[in-house]
Amino acid sequence: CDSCYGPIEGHASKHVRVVKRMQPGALDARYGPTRPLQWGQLNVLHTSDTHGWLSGHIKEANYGADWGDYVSFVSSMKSTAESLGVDLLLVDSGDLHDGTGLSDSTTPNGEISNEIFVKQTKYDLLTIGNHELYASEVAYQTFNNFSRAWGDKYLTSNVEIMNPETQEWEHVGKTHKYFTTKHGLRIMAFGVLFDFSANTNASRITKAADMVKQDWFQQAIHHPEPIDVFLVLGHNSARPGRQASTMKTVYSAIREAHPNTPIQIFGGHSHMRDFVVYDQSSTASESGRYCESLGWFSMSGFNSSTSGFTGPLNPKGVPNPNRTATRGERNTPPFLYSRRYLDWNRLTFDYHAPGSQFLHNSIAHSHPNLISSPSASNTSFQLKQQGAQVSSSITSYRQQLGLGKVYGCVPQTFWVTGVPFMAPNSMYTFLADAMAHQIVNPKRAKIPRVHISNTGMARFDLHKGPFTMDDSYITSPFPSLVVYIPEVPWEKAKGVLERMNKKGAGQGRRVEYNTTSTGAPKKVLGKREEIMGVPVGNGGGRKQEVLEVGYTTEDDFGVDGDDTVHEKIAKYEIPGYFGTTAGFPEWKKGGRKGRKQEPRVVDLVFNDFINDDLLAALGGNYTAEDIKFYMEPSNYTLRDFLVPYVEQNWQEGMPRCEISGLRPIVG
Ligand SMILES: O=c1ccn([C@@H]2O[C@H](COP(=O)(O)O)[C@@H](O)[C@H]2O)c(=O)[nH]1
Repeated sequence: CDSCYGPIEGHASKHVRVVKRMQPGALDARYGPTRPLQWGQLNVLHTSDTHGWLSGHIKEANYGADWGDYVSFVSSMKSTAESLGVDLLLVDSGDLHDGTGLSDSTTPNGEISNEIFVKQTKYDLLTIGNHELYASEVAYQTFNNFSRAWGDKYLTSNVEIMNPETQEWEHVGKTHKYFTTKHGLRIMAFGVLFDFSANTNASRITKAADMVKQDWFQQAIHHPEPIDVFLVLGHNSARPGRQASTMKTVYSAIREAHPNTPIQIFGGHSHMRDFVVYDQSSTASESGRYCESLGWFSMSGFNSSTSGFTGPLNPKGVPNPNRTATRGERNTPPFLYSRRYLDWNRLTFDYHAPGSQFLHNSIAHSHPNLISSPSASNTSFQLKQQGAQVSSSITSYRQQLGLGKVYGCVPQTFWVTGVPFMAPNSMYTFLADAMAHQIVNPKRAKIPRVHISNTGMARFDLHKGPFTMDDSYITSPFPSLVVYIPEVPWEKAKGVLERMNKKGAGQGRRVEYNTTSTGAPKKVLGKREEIMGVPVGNGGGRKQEVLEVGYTTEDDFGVDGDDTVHEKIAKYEIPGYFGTTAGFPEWKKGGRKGRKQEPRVVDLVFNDFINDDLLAALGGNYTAEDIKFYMEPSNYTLRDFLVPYVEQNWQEGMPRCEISGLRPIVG
């Protein structure tokens, strides 16, 4: 099969085996959690920044579960909540696009991944991310389809879109939602995006500081019916001061009107695991990225005289939240909290929701109707079946989209931040080389080039193993056009990269063009290799001797938030931009051997997401009019150079590339 990636005899993967659920070829985690979750009165499972990773991480054992495995887990957890007599809410903080082939190889992107996201997943509240707003077609898809599918659960308190039918600005979703949970908690919820400014001008974002003054917000916080807890979702960092977070602004506006009411914040955007104490009855969670992490939050302390909660103070037979959100204050409120960051794999899901996952079973994933377990109850069977159908549909979509097609073998893992910037195995060393080789217009090949790109164009590490169509999107998902300014004097061009990095990366902007335009772009809308990896079974309280690298989180509650214990992964700073020179004459005529010749002029080649930052650093009299399409055809994007590079340079080991499956200790 040349269009699939997985456990098929004769196929490139070394791991020839048959699994049910997860995606074919995906690996099982070697070890998992050892402590049950603490259940309170209000419990929340939280996702954020999924960016299309619904197939799971096929090359990484620790994050190998797919959306189907997750669906079964959530169903099982909802049943547990029901039997404990408490509430479990499922919330998402946005950014569903730009990260994998499943989300980005369709037109518009998200066409299939959104459908999978919506279909079986019982979210209670969701909000919008900046990646839903870079391109107008994605913004309209979010407005017309995603938002409508979720109805009043989709909260976009400060994000509007121009409704083409009414020619009026309209919120993409709802501004807020007041509701009562199954067990009587009266909740007022908001969804607030950070002050994002690189959005398509078919949309508009109200700064949080202005939003909190708007009538609807003031009316919502002064709602006539009782409010037991405020939930503030946001694609917006949980921690004040990080990544332009405006959560504190929203929190302060609510606190002013409600000095003691719990305010629970579920943030996103910074791609981190984090937990922040705002005050004695307000905390904020952030739950990572890319379907690597699933956040767990719980609290208790609601009683019948101060809230509408009808269930038990502490659910029985399970651990309960036991930490106060205090910094030594007296007269603390009655609220107790817990938080946990779960690794996204079936071992985790089955540990916390026993029987929800198919583990170590040998019936083909593609025949979910054959799946049964003699010991499984009917309910357990049904919930497994539900997820199995989702997993199967992901598998068939992947086949339709050709995402498993293998183009070559990645010889070693290339890291975005896992090794020093521009080290031999840095993602940017590889990308600079691939750009220099592939991004050449034959008609201008004799003119030396300077390639510059934003480091943010690369979204994820490129793991050793088969290089598939999916990996091409995972590495470079953005459809930014390759553009250039011809024949820039070398004296002007040579300092541009350094100046851009000194200034730091701006928010960038997706440029939208008339599809027929040629020449100057015209805007249409304004603007570890395996470490002795011995399988250790299901966690079960056993001390894990050999740790794999992964998340080691320190937050306001300390260092015990990670559900599965890991060795710390290296993380290095990277600048906003990287680049390389290409096509420079090797030797100066008549000069000393080994001395590079400085050209008189160069073609300055970059991508149109960074037009503004590049022009600013170039200075002089250059304007947008000087920017032309570099490649032919002119619609050549950053998605187009990797596959040919791999086909030409990475054929060693084909067709049986090896997968390491674990993150090596690096650095
Ligand atoms: O068209 C695009 C859009 C975005 N980027 C890069 O992505 C980051 C933002 O991603 P988050 O997940 O929201 O952090 C942005 O800063 C750009 O570096 C891009 O390159 N092209």
